[in-house]
Amino acid sequence: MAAESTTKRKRESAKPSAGSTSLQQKRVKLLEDRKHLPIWSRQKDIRQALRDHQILILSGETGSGKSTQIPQFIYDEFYCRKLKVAVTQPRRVAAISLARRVADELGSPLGSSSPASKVGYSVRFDENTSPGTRIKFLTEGMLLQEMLRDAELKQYGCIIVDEVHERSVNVDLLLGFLKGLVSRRKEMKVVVMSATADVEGLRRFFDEGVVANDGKADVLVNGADDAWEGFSGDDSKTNGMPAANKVATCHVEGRQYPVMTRYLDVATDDVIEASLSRIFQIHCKEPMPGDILVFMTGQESIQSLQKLVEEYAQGLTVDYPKLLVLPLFAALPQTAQQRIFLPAPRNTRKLILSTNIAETSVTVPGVRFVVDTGKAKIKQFRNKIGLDSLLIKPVSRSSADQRKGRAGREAAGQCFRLYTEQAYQSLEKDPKPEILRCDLSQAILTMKARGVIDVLAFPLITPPPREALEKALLNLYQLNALDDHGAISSTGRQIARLPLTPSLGRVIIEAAKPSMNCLPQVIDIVSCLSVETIWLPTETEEARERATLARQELGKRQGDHLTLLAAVQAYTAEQTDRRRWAEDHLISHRAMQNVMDVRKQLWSQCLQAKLQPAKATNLSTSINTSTPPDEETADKILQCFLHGLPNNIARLCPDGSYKTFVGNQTVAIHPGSWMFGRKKVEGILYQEFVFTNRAYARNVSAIQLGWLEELFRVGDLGQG
Ligand SMILES: Nc1ncnc2c1ncn2[C@@H]1O[C@H](COP(=O)(O)OP(=O)(O)OP(=O)(O)O)[C@@H](O)[C@H]1O
Repeated sequence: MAAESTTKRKRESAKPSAGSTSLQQKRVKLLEDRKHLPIWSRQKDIRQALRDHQILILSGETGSGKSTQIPQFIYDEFYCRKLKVAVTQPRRVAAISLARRVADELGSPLGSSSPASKVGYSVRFDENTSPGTRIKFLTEGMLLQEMLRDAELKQYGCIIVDEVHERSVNVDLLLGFLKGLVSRRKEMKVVVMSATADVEGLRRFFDEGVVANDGKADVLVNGADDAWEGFSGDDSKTNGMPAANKVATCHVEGRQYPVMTRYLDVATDDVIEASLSRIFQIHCKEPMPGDILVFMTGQESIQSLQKLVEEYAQGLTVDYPKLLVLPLFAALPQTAQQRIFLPAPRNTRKLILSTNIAETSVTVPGVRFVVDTGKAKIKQFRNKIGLDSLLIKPVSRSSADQRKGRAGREAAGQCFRLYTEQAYQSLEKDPKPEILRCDLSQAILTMKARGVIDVLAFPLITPPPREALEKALLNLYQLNALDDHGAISSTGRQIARLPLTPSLGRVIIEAAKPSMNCLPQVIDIVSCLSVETIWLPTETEEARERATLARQELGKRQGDHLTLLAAVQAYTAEQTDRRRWAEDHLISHRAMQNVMDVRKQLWSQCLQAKLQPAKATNLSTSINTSTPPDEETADKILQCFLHGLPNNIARLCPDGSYKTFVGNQTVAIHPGSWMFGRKKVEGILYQEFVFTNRAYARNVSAIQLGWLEELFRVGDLGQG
């Protein structure tokens, strides 16, 4: 391949330093591994396909080499000359680990560590690229964010959309934008890929309504109709269309190593117990090396299982290897997430307890065993009450297959499904596209901010129901993000630039107004709300009592928002030992480090957007909010949140329950809230609505109903 051309290698190794020699040694060693990947032998075909066609839809088994190899096959092709290849990933953990791997395979330093580095990544709150970056891994959200600055994505010669089967809203939006872009930028290439892509659906999507050069709409004939091999250079099927307009498809056969699948004979209700027993069966019976990756539903179940595993492991004799338990969930700081990729110490087995964030794209070195509980937390928008809720649901068959695919990447593996084979067969084939089950406000704002006028006409693979679109338009209007004509307002543009949901973005914009003047405090709270939770779990009665006592000094009668602010203020004021402080208050030190990170980034983004007084340009002075807010400021802070969450309000009813303004639904205060079990207040504002065995409001604060009249025309609020 061109990347390995002799001239280039000569140039790169002109003045070898110790660092570059070891990079080159690594590259040579990894090249041997790469040659054994199923995709390697298809390199020539794939490059040719993209010379002849503008769009390539590529499917191939997990581990066949799509994510790591395709960018390397093409980054030196003519259409990428002086341009970059973007590779989108659904999650930052995958974007970062793939960038690291591809940098190693190319013998390049990573990201900003050297101006000559060819590979970088960009994820929320972390841009790690250099002027020399040619291959950039980034989350879908970050690429959409880049489109705000450059709608034509001119710095890229090729966009690779990976793991398209997950069908996140952002992927669907990207595909819509790319469909338009390829007709404007004829030289640009797009690769859409996944192990389980709906190739036919995608092909139809890109083919439909494609306009031929003569301006007439045409139905394109796919060169790969019969077989992939048949299409390379075969123009006989093109109906005279310029070849570059066509969509090509390709399937890569084969995986590197086999994975044996095992099921339960009888279904179980207790997945924690079943996981525990399976983990120790593997640990005690299977030889080393062989790390274990377990898929759980969320942070809480992971932390419970971690505790149990660590307790049981203490009872093992020294005849067994040690167990190193590593949790992995979205709210963990990046450094903690990246620990899963480090090799375990000698005579130690890594046990990774993960949510579905390790389900696609990642290779965790050392993993030979996957344990799959078959469940995930899935976001579901409840149209009737107009709120997102998180529900624990069975995964789809393609998700289960992706999970299984995390084994067998470096050697043969085993996958233990904690459900029966019959249950597997009855799973939905693919996950339901997120666009059909989430609040569409963010998606619509994304479109509007990128110049889409008529969102109903925007090309989407699966158009959502009109009702959901209308609800989201109304929500954006309530947030002042859209004007009376449905066009994006200046507030809407400011919100769209922030890496936050429209609601939280609106809160920030409000707080920056001179009349409110509480941006630093609101940034502190929003940073806490951007990590899953800062509070350590308290499962037993005793732990709950201890937590109540330890957190007494932080708790604020107005509720969780101001309590979070107090926690950040106390943490930042602590100058000697923050870890110890966090432990004493049963607060996660890791989560607080993450909060500090987000806080810093948000502050700098507000600075860039000129959202704070001009004199406040220095982080340490301007963000210093260690004085607790006075009554008036506290009220203003909560009023800012009301502006962002006009639909998340409930009032106290005579029977002592809280009922939502929108939907008139009874909602209880979550036991994790500071307001749980305390004196009732006339109204509450809440950040999230979770539905487990009943409807709970999480992150709750007290509001005065009198504020609502001042803040909104009351008629805008849904009346019960
Ligand atoms: N960080 C890593 N450490 C060790 N080996 C790796 C690493 N990343 C990739 N590999 C090797 O490269 C192979 C191909 O990985 P790649 O991510 O390109 O496959 P893929 O086809 O995109 O898989 P998936 O569909 O599961 O994302 C893996 O099976 C593994 O052997």
